[in-house]
Amino acid sequence: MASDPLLRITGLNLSYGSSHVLHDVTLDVDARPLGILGRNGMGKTSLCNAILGLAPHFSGSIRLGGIELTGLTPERRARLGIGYVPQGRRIFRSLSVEEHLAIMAQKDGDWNVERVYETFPRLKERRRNLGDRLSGGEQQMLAIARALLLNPRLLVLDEPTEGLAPAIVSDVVALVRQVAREGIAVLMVEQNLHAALSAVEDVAIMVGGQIVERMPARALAEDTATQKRHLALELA
Ligand SMILES: Nc1ncnc2c1ncn2[C@@H]1O[C@H](COP(=O)(O)OP(=O)(O)OP(=O)(O)O)[C@@H](O)[C@H]1O
Repeated sequence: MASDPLLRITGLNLSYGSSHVLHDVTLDVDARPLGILGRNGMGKTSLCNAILGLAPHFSGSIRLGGIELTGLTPERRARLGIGYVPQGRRIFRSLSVEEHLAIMAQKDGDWNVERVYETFPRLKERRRNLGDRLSGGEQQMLAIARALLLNPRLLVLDEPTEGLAPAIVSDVVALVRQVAREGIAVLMVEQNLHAALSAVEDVAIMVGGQIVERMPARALAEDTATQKRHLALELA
């Protein structure tokens, strides 16, 4: 019998009070990095929140490596192997780079502070700088590094290229690809179509809280009709 994918979401429904936001979402994430695309307000962050345990869902199942996550706290889910890079980065203004990293550093695993500094030399140079003294790109690298220090099995990134200069967007894309090559499953929410198509292998499109299409990133790159219909944007 084929084994379960690392992340399996089945029949997920989520609401905020009387507002029903996710409708029967079913999605697998495994070795092929997956991008979630969609216009504003379509439910992408809500999907991340459901996976992370930051929003209660009222029906459906989310399993990681066969373990049901429903009812588990965000901390427990993190310990089971979900790393999270939140939208807006959420760096602490008054903590230094090294303090951010020290909070997350684990005793074991491939990712430790030394490796973070090798991978992100800029963070090493800026290690004594406080969060609010970092550029947007440096904050994003720190947010990703912080998540990697958990040595996750699954990395969830919510719009990691938002507001970044094109050169830094390329760095983020390269890093996501590297992470995926190392065997960490990737679920990346994006509004930047170019970045998503460069970073991931498969894409799922969300409209009105539902997954309406799933296809290889390469296929979407050539499918301008789908881009226009669901994303209202085109490749330049
Ligand atoms: N805490 C909340 N309480 C009530 N409604 C919410 C809450 N968070 C999100 N929503 C609503 O749920 C819907 C989906 O929002 P969500 O943030 O998940 O979409 P999104 O695709 O991530 O959009 P964006 O790209 O703007 O972040 C929207 O209509 C939004 O207004």
